[in-house]
Amino acid sequence: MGDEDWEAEIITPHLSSYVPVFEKDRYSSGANGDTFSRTPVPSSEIDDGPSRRDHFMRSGFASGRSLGNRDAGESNKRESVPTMGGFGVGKGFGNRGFPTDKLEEGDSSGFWRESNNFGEDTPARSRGFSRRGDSECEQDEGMPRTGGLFGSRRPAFSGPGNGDIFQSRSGSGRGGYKGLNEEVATGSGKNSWKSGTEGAESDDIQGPKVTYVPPAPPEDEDAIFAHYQTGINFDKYDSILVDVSGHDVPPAILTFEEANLCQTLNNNIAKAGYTKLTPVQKYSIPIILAGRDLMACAQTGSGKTAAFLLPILAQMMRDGITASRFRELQEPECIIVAPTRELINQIYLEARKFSFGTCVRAVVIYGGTQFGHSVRQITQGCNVLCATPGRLMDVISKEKIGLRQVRHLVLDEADRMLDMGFGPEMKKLISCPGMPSKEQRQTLMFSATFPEEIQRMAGEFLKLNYLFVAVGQVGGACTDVQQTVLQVGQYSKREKLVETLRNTGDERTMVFVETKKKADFIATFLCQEKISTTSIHGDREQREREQALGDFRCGKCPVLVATSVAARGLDIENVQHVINFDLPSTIAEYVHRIGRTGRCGNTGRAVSFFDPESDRPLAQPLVKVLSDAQQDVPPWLEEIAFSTYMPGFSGSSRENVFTSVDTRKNFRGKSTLGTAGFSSPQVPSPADDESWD
Ligand SMILES: Nc1ncnc2c1ncn2[C@@H]1O[C@H](COP(=O)(O)OP(=O)(O)OP(=O)(O)O)[C@@H](O)[C@H]1O
Repeated sequence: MGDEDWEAEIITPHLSSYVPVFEKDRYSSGANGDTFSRTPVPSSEIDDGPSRRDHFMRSGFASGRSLGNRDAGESNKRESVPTMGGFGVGKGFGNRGFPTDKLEEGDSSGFWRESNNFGEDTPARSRGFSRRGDSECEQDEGMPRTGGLFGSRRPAFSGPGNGDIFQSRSGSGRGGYKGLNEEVATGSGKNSWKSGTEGAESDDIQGPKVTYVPPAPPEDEDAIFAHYQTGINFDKYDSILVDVSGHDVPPAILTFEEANLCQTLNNNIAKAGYTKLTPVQKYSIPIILAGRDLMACAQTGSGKTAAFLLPILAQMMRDGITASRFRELQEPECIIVAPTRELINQIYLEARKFSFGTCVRAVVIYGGTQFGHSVRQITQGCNVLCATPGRLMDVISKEKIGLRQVRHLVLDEADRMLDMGFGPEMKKLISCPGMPSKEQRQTLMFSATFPEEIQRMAGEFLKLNYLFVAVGQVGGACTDVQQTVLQVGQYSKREKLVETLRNTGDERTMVFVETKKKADFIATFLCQEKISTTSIHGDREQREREQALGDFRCGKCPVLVATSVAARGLDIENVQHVINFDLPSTIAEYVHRIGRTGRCGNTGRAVSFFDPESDRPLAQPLVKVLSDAQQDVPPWLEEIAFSTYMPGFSGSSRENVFTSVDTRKNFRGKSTLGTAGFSSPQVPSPADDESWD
């Protein structure tokens, strides 16, 4: 997409939009930009297709929205205007750059709020850059789709029977295309820092424009603060060992009050139902408030998002913010990146929740949505930018986002963000013109897994004196998930799947498979078996993905078949069960996948089909994950594990995901060890920092 093109998008609606009838009706034709979504609906969209498409029946997203008219200083306890749809342009952007107190009163969300409930960007999954096959792994945003110059979508479904459930509705590859220009910083921009390769891609290839505009997020306060209950094991968090390494570690806090956050933040924390800190929060909040860089590793579902959002927001409120509405170039104080669209949107919703009633305005942008829509969100004011990497680089290259004011840079799922898929993009980000050096910004990395080599790479992004917080064992599985591994050959898997699902009844279940094609195939197969199922993977249009996730969340489709695109970060209430129909190729991915259940003190179950033909290399790390989490290890698995020669496996895993904790200790010496309930002793490690940069 050329420089001008997105601007044209803003002014002129695209005619190729595939907004379905139910969505179209939600969008008014009001003056404030509503025309963007008033696009004709192709008959293929109006036709709801064969009856067995029920598994992605449209659930409809929250339609209420705020017009966002705000006077300076008005809080974002907005009047919700229950008109249907419309992409209103918020007026009355709050004053920016208030001193501390004012910020609490200001107009953070006085702007029209964008976004939907879910989103994604995903490069080659765990298999790395080079294994980006159509059927092998998830698609990298910004990488050309297989199947043609324009990445035309193959019919997503090619399964048995009348499998038109998933049949491509685009013919021309319209929505499935994750355009090169759409997803990565392309060479069409003006900046010389971009790579030649990107430029070449962008200059020559113009794909169909992505016209999808995600629905606005809920405006209703109850919906913003909706949350699920912590589980029976929440208090057990206190007994988890926490290891903090680095110099001058700020003492952990035991309560939210000790964090000394401002009243508005405290109110929002209470409204979110948080009464007690999780271990990663106890340690990370004071570290971040002290301005330190941090790499934090804590088990899935243990509250890492709030662990970085709350102290960042507190600092922004304390230090003041500068973004001003309708400036073409917005300069956010905080940038958060995550690997998938759905995850970044979830983080955005959390940021929006915790910044409710403040002057801080969070914005989310991600691939698979109309670029002009992203730009419109940004230009209405942007203090916290939540973005997937490709879209982020694109708005930077188009000079819609400036980096000079960045004080906080967060890499969520940091090991994923630094691996071969996204690492190059992240390196580009930190070397973009204007990006403050690591000395001038605070860089925070969070994940449940941190392979050793990734930790080493991370040094490039972090100040020498960064701290490392490890809650439990780095790379360990959540102990609230009961793990079962069954030996199932590939030809018996479907039968076993149906049997397992029939036994679980209506429990919300995520079924992970290794390829996009198989996700469609299995979803269709389950529908034929009268098990209400939907699917999510990188070949589905963004609208379909959001719909699928919405249907799963609300229980309309209690089974979600997914590729690893849904493995990380997604926090969905009531997922009681994860099934690894196919095991992933890395143990880190396994840990993340099963972490979609058993969250926040709740219990869950994970069943994995181990096919000795293909999963043998995973046996050793799997045995370690199981035993570390005090799970039964089947004797046959142990036998396979110990009869399999694994070069480089030294009691950890082939990807060294179970590093002792902070890999700097391999060079330096000791760290501190405490439990989550207590502040660890302030023993600085005798570090040789130089070896780390
Ligand atoms: N202190 C708390 N009290 C109650 N609920 C909390 C608390 N902290 C987080 N939660 C809730 O716990 C759930 C999991 O949190 P979150 O998604 O941040 O986990 P995570 O550690 O980032 O998981 P993952 O590794 O899968 O990304 C969310 O619903 C969140 O709102």
